[in-house]
Amino acid sequence: MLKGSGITKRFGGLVALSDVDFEVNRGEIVGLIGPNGSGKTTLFNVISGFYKPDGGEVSLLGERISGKPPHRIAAMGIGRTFQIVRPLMDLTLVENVAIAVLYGRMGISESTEAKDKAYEILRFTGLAAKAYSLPGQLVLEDRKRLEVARALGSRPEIILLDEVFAGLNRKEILGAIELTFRIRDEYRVTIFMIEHVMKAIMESCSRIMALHHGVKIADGKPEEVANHPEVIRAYLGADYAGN
Ligand SMILES: Nc1ncnc2c1ncn2[C@@H]1O[C@H](COP(=O)(O)OP(=O)(O)OP(=O)(O)O)[C@@H](O)[C@H]1O
Repeated sequence: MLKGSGITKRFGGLVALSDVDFEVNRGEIVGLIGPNGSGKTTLFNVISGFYKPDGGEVSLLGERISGKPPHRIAAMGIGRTFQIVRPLMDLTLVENVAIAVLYGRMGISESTEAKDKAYEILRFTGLAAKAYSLPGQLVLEDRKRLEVARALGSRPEIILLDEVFAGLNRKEILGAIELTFRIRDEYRVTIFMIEHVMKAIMESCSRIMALHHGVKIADGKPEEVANHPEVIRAYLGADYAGN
């Protein structure tokens, strides 16, 4: 459903992505891994329209999306979360999610209806009890869940999750893995996720892609990619470089 071919992105002399091909099929949970600075977030920024690629193109359900502005791409069905969570701090959780619903793809334009829908999404993400709290009152796990709830509010076809497991403890990671499966199975949303927490990637993804210095070095089943010599070398190199 989401396809990229020959994606290249440069920042001055730095090639952040070099001729990257990828595909995410409907119903898949695909992981995107790679050492720090390998180009993962840049790829998400290209997909969601925050960066224009210097080469290649991205399409969603056969329609070209690269070159369109982020709000158009969101309206076509791509939701995303950000590594740095950024809710509207003066609004309650239910209001934060209701805004996503109002500006999203559900065709809801009435605020009471949007709040009802937002409450339902907060219940789905385990935040119903905090619906009337402010984001500043939340612990990290709940801030991450709120970020997911806001992304779901627009009713995307596919959601790009950027390190939603980072900083969580073991028990919270298990809860987040469970939520990932429920997003796919109950909301029928396809998932493409950047993740450093290997347990989360190995347990939830049906397929993993690995980037290194902007080049795709592996794409396949989790065990195959985790044991791929180039992937192991990339991570060891990153360790030696102190990353
Ligand atoms: N807006 C930008 N301007 C200049 N360089 C950038 C910009 N965004 C990213 N880069 C560079 O592009 C390269 C890839 O960065 P990117 O953030 O995509 O890596 P990443 O794999 O997401 O890393 P991390 O795991 O640390 O989040 C890095 O060298 C980074 O410094």
